[in-house]
Amino acid sequence: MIRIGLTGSIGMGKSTTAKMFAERGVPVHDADACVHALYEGRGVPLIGDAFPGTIVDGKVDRALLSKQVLGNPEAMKRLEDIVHPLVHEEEQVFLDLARMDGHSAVLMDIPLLFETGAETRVDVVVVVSADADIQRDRVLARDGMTEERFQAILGTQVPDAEKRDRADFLIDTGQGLAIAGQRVDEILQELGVVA
Ligand SMILES: CC(C)(COP(=O)(O)OP(=O)(O)OC[C@H]1O[C@@H](n2cnc3c(N)ncnc32)[C@H](O)[C@@H]1O)[C@@H](O)C(=O)NCCC(=O)NCCS
Ligand SMILES: Nc1ncnc2c1ncn2[C@@H]1O[C@H](COP(=O)(O)OP(=O)(O)OP(=O)(O)O)[C@@H](O)[C@H]1O
Repeated sequence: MIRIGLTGSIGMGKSTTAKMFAERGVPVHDADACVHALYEGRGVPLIGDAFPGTIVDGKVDRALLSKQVLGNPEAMKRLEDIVHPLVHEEEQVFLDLARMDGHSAVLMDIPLLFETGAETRVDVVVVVSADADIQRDRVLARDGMTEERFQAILGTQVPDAEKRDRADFLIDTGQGLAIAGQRVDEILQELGVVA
């Protein structure tokens, strides 16, 4: 079973592209959604102990947690040391189920794939990308997004050019949905995936 890793910088089209793989029968695991679920479930006591004051109504309050970790590498490292092993466990359960179901490939949507060293957990890496001005327009169109916040997030991510260099396959999401969909078909064909 081929583990396809999907990544790309903010607003480059990861979620949209992951849906295209899912529509073609490839099971998808979403690392971001996994963290959201952990913050409402089994991650709560662990985060609450390590970062007091971040639990509200029995869930991790992401804004309060952000205040303690963003811009504080030591705290972020402590958080990652709690969260990443839990994400890896969830991934293993997902992979085991997909194998049992006889799938020839799965897609793992991992926004911080390069940043967190997740390359070792996948067999090939697909990077979604578009021109910087398209990315900027998409992100700034979102509620609550400002130029400053966009720049701050970009500053924490491996630059798009480096991601493109490190990709096994590239999907240009700047030319519309149909072209990106064709590229997904090509990649699956090249990998010999029968979904
Ligand atoms: C810091 C948290 C609480 C911020 O949550 P929030 O909902 O406010 O924002 P969001 O998750 O969209 O993150 C905003 C940006 O912060 C940066 N960021 C988030 N996690 C990390 C990290 N581990 N390392 C570096 N940058 C990070 C990214 O650039 C991201 O785009 C959250 O991102 C978190 O819990 N991160 C640690 C867990 C983790 O590593 N998740 C990533 C995949 S497993
Ligand atoms: N192939 C495409 N053609 C046209 N528009 C696209 C394409 N892919 C994505 N988009 C648009 O770009 C925007 C961002 O896409 P999406 O939410 O999938 O990005 P993302 O990488 O998951 O974002 P984030 O990193 O913030 O979670 C959306 O408005 C989406 O409709």
